Amino acid sequence: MSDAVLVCEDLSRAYVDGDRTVQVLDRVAFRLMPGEQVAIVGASGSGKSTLLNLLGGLDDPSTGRVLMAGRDLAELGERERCRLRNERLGFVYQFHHLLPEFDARENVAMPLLIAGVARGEAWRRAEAMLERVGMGHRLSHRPGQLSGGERQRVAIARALVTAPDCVLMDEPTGNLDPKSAEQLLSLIDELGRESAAFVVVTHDPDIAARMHRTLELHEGQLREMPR
Ligand SMILES: Nc1ncnc2c1ncn2[C@@H]1O[C@H](COP(=O)(O)OP(=O)(O)OP(=O)(O)O)[C@@H](O)[C@H]1O
Repeated sequence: MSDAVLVCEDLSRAYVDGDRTVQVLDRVAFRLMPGEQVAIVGASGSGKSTLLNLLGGLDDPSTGRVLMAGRDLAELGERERCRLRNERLGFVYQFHHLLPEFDARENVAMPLLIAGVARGEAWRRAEAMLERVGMGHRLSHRPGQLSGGERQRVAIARALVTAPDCVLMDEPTGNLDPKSAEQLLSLIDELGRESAAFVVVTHDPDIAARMHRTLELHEGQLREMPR
């Protein structure tokens, strides 16, 4: 099907460690449709972050391929790949990666400015998204002036502000208190109805249960978990 948001085919990733090769992913196949919400679970070290990085085009597979909006990431140059990521994808990392010298509003506006949105409009949309994640009162704070949970919410706003087709999240509720975690899950539901797809790596069974499907990584293989 050509309308999948993300497809991975026969995806493998091995790390060479001295004279040892560690096969982290072994011919993984996966298809993400618009609006679909998928949890990826698995033991620590099972390869969840590795898979997420491949899906987001941040790393290259040893073999196999990832198609984003029907385009093979490996066949794109770095510029083209960045453009596709900027337009189509939101990424929330385990360590938020906010820019320390910019305040919350500037951090969230950044992907819009990169996409060529005018500054006034970018700020307006950044403020609206920060309001939506409960951070409207911290627009001018820099990351160093925010708590861990607040930084995480700014990172989430930055990932969502471009209204991406697909949002990849690595342990998005790790730093959040229960109320903020619930707010994030409601936001995922809301954006899901606006047809964004989500891939959420999580150790939290409650979050996994809120997604449409759960896939487990085990010994390099991805398998559907029964509900
Ligand atoms: N750059 C690297 N070089 C060598 N080995 C690596 C590298 N990155 C990851 N690995 C190994 O690949 C395996 C999978 O790592 P990954 O971070 O994807 O796991 P994970 O499931 O996300 O773990 P966690 O739940 O602890 O975050 C681990 O055994 C790790 O040590």
